[in-house]
Amino acid sequence: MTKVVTAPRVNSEINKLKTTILHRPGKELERLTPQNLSELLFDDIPWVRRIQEEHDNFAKVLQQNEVQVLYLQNLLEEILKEEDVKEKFIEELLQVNGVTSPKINNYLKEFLKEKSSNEVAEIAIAGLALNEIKIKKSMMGLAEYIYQDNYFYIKPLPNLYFTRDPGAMIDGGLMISSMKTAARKPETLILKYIYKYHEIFRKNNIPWWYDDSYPHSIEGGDVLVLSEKVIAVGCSERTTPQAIEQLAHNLFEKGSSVERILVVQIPINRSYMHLDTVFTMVDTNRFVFYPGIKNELRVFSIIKEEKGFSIHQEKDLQTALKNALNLYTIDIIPTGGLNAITSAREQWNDSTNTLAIAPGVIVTYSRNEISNKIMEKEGIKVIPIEGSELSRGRGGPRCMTMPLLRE
Ligand SMILES: NC(=O)NCCC[C@H](N)C(=O)O
Repeated sequence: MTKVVTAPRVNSEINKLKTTILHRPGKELERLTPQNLSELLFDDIPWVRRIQEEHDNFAKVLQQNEVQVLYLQNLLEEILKEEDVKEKFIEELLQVNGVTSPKINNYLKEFLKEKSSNEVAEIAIAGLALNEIKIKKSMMGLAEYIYQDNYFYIKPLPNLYFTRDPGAMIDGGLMISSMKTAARKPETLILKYIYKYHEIFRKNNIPWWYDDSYPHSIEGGDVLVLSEKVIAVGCSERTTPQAIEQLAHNLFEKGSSVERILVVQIPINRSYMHLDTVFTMVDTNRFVFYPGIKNELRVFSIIKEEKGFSIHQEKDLQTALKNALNLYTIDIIPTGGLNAITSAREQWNDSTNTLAIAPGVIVTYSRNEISNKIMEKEGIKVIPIEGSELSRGRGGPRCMTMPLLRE
């Protein structure tokens, strides 16, 4: 079983990244068609071999910088080696995918039980279509007739390489997201099982701060761990105010180190579905920000009180950050500069979605040349990676990592 030397804990957005979970994009991307693209939250069909090369290079860059890279699929395979875990997982996998016809449900249960743990993990991620199984005519329901070969009993998870979103380590505990979209809901099942059965979490008695049984959606891309005591949470296309309040309640009541949540309300828009697509932290007092939304922001603080918490509106993001983090000065660097067209174009390709691997050291896509230059001019060390295919899923280096440990 994969091991980590130190128990998972994240109290910073920028301190030296030690361990992260990635997912190498695979067969699930071969399921994308022009017809299902938008339902599966893609804007184009990536070239699979090239996206894998780009992702492998991303992983290599992290490893060269002494980051331990764990692959989500390996962790899943490891826990599914236990027969009873595999059986429970299969049962829930069919449930979350809405396989309700008893005949098909029984057939698929047997079909999957015969498969090895690695095969079940692969199917859970890549999906399972009607033309990959052999069912008798008598088992066919209306859906089989209507959808034919396009019918996925298990839905493919092409967004899984954005491991940031199904969960987030906050302090020493895990937030399991309640995903907004049907396309991404099954992703949390995988994380939930790893959380429940993998030694990395089980042996370390890791508490959870949220899980997908809560009805209100929240996604990891909206959560930024700014310091031990302060996190920022985007109120966005994907994350609801009700979920943020519930998270606040759980963090404050269940013993986390967090005492304040900065709620950053951003416009509801496909190009910036999460806070980390418009705002990331790159150094102790430096942040990058997409200037195109500066007039549409509202910021609130949820502050832990002796009993419960209080909520108040902040003047603006800069003031809120300064006060919350006790900083004299902060620098907000506009990605793409102040030219509205350049910055919108580069934001679309995730110029603002930077991954800090140490204070002042970030990984970004090389294609965002203007934003990268601006950050370099500000003294940030930029490590560029190729992302022509990776960016087609509308996420960048931060979206592609789920940090388990920072110094
Ligand atoms: N944290 C992030 O911003 N993740 C990017 C998610 C992109 C994915 N196609 C989605 O729409 O959910």
